Parts: sequence; structure tokens; C-alpha cells
Amino acid sequence: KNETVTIKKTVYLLCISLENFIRMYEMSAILQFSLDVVKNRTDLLPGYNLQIICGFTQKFVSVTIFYKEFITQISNPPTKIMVIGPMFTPEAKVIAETSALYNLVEISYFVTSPQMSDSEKYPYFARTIESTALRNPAMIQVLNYFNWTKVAIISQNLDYVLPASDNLKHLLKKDNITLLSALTFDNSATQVIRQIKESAARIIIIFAGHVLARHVLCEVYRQGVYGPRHQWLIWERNAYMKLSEGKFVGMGCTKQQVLAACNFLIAFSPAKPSKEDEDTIIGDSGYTTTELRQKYSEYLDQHGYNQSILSTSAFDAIWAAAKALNASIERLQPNETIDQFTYDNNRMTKIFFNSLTNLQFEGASGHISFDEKGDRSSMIVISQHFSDGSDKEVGRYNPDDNSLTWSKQFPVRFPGGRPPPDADILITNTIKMDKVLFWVGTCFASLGIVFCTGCVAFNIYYSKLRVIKMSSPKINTLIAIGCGMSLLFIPLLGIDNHESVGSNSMCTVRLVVLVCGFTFAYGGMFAKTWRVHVIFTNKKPLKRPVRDAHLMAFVGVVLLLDVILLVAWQVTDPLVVHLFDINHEVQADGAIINRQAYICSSTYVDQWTGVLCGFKALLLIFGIFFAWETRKVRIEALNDSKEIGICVYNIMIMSFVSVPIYRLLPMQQMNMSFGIISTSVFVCTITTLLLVFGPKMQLVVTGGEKVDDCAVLPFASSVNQKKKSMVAGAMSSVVDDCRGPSTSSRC
Ligand SMILES: NCCCC(=O)O
Repeated sequence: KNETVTIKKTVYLLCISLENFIRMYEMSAILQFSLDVVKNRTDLLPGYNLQIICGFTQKFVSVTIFYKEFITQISNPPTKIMVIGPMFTPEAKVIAETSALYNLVEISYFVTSPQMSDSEKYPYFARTIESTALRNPAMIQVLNYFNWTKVAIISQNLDYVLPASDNLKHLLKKDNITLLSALTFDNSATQVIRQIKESAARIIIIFAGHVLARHVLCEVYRQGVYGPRHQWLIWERNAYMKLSEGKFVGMGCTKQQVLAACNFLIAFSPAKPSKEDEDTIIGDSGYTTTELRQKYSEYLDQHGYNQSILSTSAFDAIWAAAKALNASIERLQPNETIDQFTYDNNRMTKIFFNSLTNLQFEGASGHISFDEKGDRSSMIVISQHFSDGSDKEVGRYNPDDNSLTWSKQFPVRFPGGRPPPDADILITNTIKMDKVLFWVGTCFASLGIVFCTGCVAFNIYYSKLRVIKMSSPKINTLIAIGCGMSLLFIPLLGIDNHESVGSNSMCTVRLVVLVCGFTFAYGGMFAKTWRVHVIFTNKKPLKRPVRDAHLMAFVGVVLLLDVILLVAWQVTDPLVVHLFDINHEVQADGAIINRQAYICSSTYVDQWTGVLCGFKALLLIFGIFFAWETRKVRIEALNDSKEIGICVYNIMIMSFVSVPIYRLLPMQQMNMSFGIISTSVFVCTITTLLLVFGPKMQLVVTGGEKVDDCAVLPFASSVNQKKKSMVAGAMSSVVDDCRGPSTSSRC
């Protein structure tokens, strides 16, 4: 008799669904089920009975059908206190805009378009699913972290996808990150991936729905736009995660191929309860995730629904509505109850919406909280995916304090071992002479020059010795000077073209030193062999003796031709230092190493060099000819004729071997070129010096030579008597040259 019966006030939620869309049934089942769970909680909405009315549209023609259904539902009692849903962005836009006119708070559980975050247009719209733009600040942080300042975006042209990429473009601009290209596609990503492949973009972000995200990755695989040179980022791990062999039929790729393109892919997704959370009680529901799924399954069986997956965000939408209304009760005016809400009560709507956005609870889809616009705020999980199908959480982004935390357990990995550069960076590498090699060459050359100086000094000091007098000492001095100049060429060759003072002049100096050195040394030897040849091959005695002055004049003529050639070259087409691109090497991560070298060159350098080498080759050939012709001659009066012949051979062999090798070597083999040239110059000059001066020095050292007159010299046994008389005539030239003031009486 004393029992008091509490009559509960009923408040109604409204949902609008498409009748012929199977997921709508699933959704309304979920909504009903979560209401049942809510009802079990006595502390939630005490004194109220929360119910949901779903208005089903018959057939989808356009979004206006939703508008019509919405108006029908609103026009008819009972008064609805909040709207749950709808599922897709186009409908949500219409319903959110219209429901705002009726002061109705709307909570969506599936709409992810960032356009719905426009609080001016949709002031009472909230959602228990994250906006697709939520991961964009996380992407910005990751781009900044890896110093990726140039990116490209490819985006599917879909109402909840494209606005997310537009939002990212806006953030990129704010952060001074260059957007190389923003490409959109409808049904086929073939063309956009081709464009990416041909572009400079190396860091590419994919925005695409589930099915087409796989298609994008399939194209990435097919066109080979993956590996250490490209880093792909994707806005949603679920966009491609549910891979099964069957789904790839018709897409042109196997699962393994798509996974190959996914290797090292970085994905951004709102944090969801993990497997470890399965047995944790979900907030206020009183159930663990496992129990909740079981309850839901039982519920579907009881109500004759087909088996379907539990949409956790839909479950949470009902809970959010119930909790917001519950929290609003205390904030209403005295004696005011939530069922007194009318469509013109904007004050109550604001209380409801404010209570909603202040909620914090553990929902079936994870921790639920909202920002002031009604968007769900969640941690963003940054995960990395590998070709074996595995994925690892490598970091987390917290939107509350805009902070990025990297996992210590699973650090981000890159195929090249380091983050790929955001563009094909050009690393200019100037090829330089190896310093050690340069100094080794310089030391040897210096020793050689000291030896040259010694030879000249020896020649002058012992000028009165018969053996010196008889070997044309002036020509020998010329040969030694020529050898010294050739040796000087070695350090000059090794001096860096770019670093040397007056580098352009260095090109000319080098050329002059080598050409003149060659002319002095080789010209002297050539002249001497020529003299032997003239003496030995003339059938009649020479009318005029061949003196050293003639030989000097011969060298002078060769030198004059050199000078004419060099002046003509340097005046008309001067050698200057050019920076040449030697080769490009593309590294695995896209870095291009451009090897360059400073090289002396002119427009017609090859032609000039050809003329110069031709001239020298002609001299060499004649020299060889004379040396060969006189190979058996041993004329003591011309006591070094044999050695000179050997020198000529030596130079010829070195020149014919080293010049082609040098020309055939690739430009970047600077050290090798230096090694070959300096070795051949060194060997030729030192051999020449040793052959010309060595025997004379030996004679002096062993005391086998003394200052003597120019007595008739014995001929070699190989020369017959007739020749002896011929040569005797010719010998007068040498004898004349022997005659100095001090020796004239004795000759
Ligand atoms: N996650 C699907 C979102 C659908 C939409 O916003 O239209």
C-alpha cells in the first residue's frame, strides 16, 4: 500500500536510415542493443526512459529524401531530443544543417568528413568517430621530424576523403612544407601513380577509401614506385589492412604484391582498444569487450537479426547521448526536466551540447572525448607496415598537446637504413688529386730535378775531360734541362686546377713546360742521332762538318715550331679551367652523386692536342728511324751515340704506351692518370739522364778518364775501313767542336 510507483519520463532519440541499405538494419540493431545496455544502468538517466525512433526512407534517390523523412519525423510527435546518425557525409550535411534549425543535437557514429567540423554551419553536430582530418597534425609532426619539406598528396575524389587532403594542404602551407603535387583520382589511380613516378616527389601521402587504397598500392607495386627512394604514408591503416586474396581478384595484384608495396609504409590511425584490452571493462557499460560482443550476438539472435559486427562507435553514440542528457539534468533550471525540451528551446540544446562535449568516458571504441566543436579527439597511432604482413606501432601523437612520442621498442625503420631524402638530392663531389700521391710524385720529381742539376753541374765542371768534350756537352746540357723541365711538369700536373692561384694560367704553364721540356730533351737526342746518321750514311765525305751549333739550331727550329703552335693555340682558343660533370650515380635512396672535376680545356682542345701530338710523333718516328739506322754504329768520337739511341727507343715506347692509356682512362680516374703520366715522365727522364750522363760519371769516378787532347780516336771494330775514312772527314766537325782555346794546340 505504501509502495510509490515512479513513472518514468520517456525521451526519444531519432535516427534516420535507408531501409534498403543492409547496414542500416545492423546499425539500428546496434543502437537498440546499446539502449538496452543503458537501461540496465540505474544511475544513468534515473527517472527517464530513453528510446529511439528510426525513420526509414524507402529508396535512395537523393539526399533530399533524408530531409523529407527528417521533417516527417520532426513534424510528428513525440518530440525527439537528439538525432543519432546518419551514416554518410552527404546525408549528414543535410540533417545536421536542418536539425540545427530545430535545436537538435546530432551525434554521428560513421561520418568522418572534416567538412562536418564547421561549427558555424553545423553548430550541434558531434561524432563518436574521428574526423579524417584528425591525423593531419600527426602527419605534419612526422614530416617535420624527418625533415621532409617536400611532399606530394594523392587523394581519392570522395566526399569524406578529399576534404581531409585539403585540410592537410592547408596545414602544410602553414608549416612551410612544399606541396609538390596534389593529385586526385576517381576510380583508377594508374595515371596519378605514373605522374608521381615521373615527378620529383619522394614522400607521398595517400588519402583513399578502403577499396581504392588497395588499388593505389597495387599501382605503386605495378609501376615500381616503392623501395628506398620513396616513402609512402597513408592516412588510415584500415584502408588496406583487411587484405584477403579474394579481394584482389580483378585489381591486377596479388596480396603479396600489395604487401610488397606496403613495405615500410607509415600509417596514421586513431587509437583503438587493443587485443590486450579485450578483458577490460568498457567504462560504464559494466561489460568487457568480449562480453559485450557476446551480449550483442545474443541480442541479434533474439531479435531475428542476421549476424553482424558490432559497430563500436555506434554503441558509443548512444552512450554519449545518454551520458550527455544525464549530465544535463543538473544543469537545467529548477523543476525543469529534459523531456520538456521543445524544438525552439535553444537554451536546453546548448546545455545538451555542452554536456556532450565535456564528456570523458571509456567507450567500446576506446577513450571518448570531444573538442569544443563536437569532434571526437583521439590519440593517433603511427604504425609501420612490412611486406610480411606485420605491422608495428612506432609512435603516438597526442592532439591535446600536439606531441609526438616515438616507440623505443619499435623505432621507425627505412629500407635504406635512414630516412629517404624528400627529393633527389644532388651531392656534388669534386674529384681531387690524392694528396699523398701528389706529394710522392713531387718528391720523386724533386729528386729527379736535383739529379738533372747535378748532371748539368757535372757537365760544366768536367767540361775539359775528353769524354765530355767528345759527347757534345752543350747538347747534353740541353737534354738535362729538358729532362728537368719534364720533371717539373709532374708537380704542376698534380696541382689542383681549382685551388691553384691563377688556375687558367696554370693550364698554359703546364703545357709550355712539358712541350719545351720534351723539345729540349728529345730534340737534343734526336739531333745527335741525326748527326750520327748523317755521318754514317753519307757515301762521300761531308763537305761541311755537322757541328753542335747545327744541332742547337735544329732544336731551335723545333722549339720555334712549338712556340708558334702554342701561341696560336693560346691566343685563338686559350686553355681555361672548366668544371666538368664526370658521372652521375643514383644511390638507392635517390641521392644523386654528381662527380665533377676541374679540367683544363678549350673549345678545340682535342684538335690542338692532336696537332701537337702529331708533330711530336713525327719527330719520334724520325728519331726512331735514325736510332735504328745507326744501331750498330759505335763511334767513340760520338761516344754516347748508342745510349742516345736507347733513350729514343725508351721515350718512344713510353709515349706510345702511356698516351693512349691516358686518353682512354675515364676522366674520374684522375689519380690513375697522374700515376701513369708522372711515372712515364719520371722513367723516361731518369733513364735518359742515366744513359747520357751515367757512363761519363762512371768513367770519372773510376778514374778511367783524364784530360786529354783530341787525338784520333779508334773506331769500333764493326766499322769497316772505308767507313772509317768517311767518318774521319765528318769527324772534323766533332773535333772542331772539341777545340777550345786551351786544347786547340793539342788537336
Ligand atoms: N568511414 C566512412 C565515412 C563515410 C562518410 O563520412 O561519408
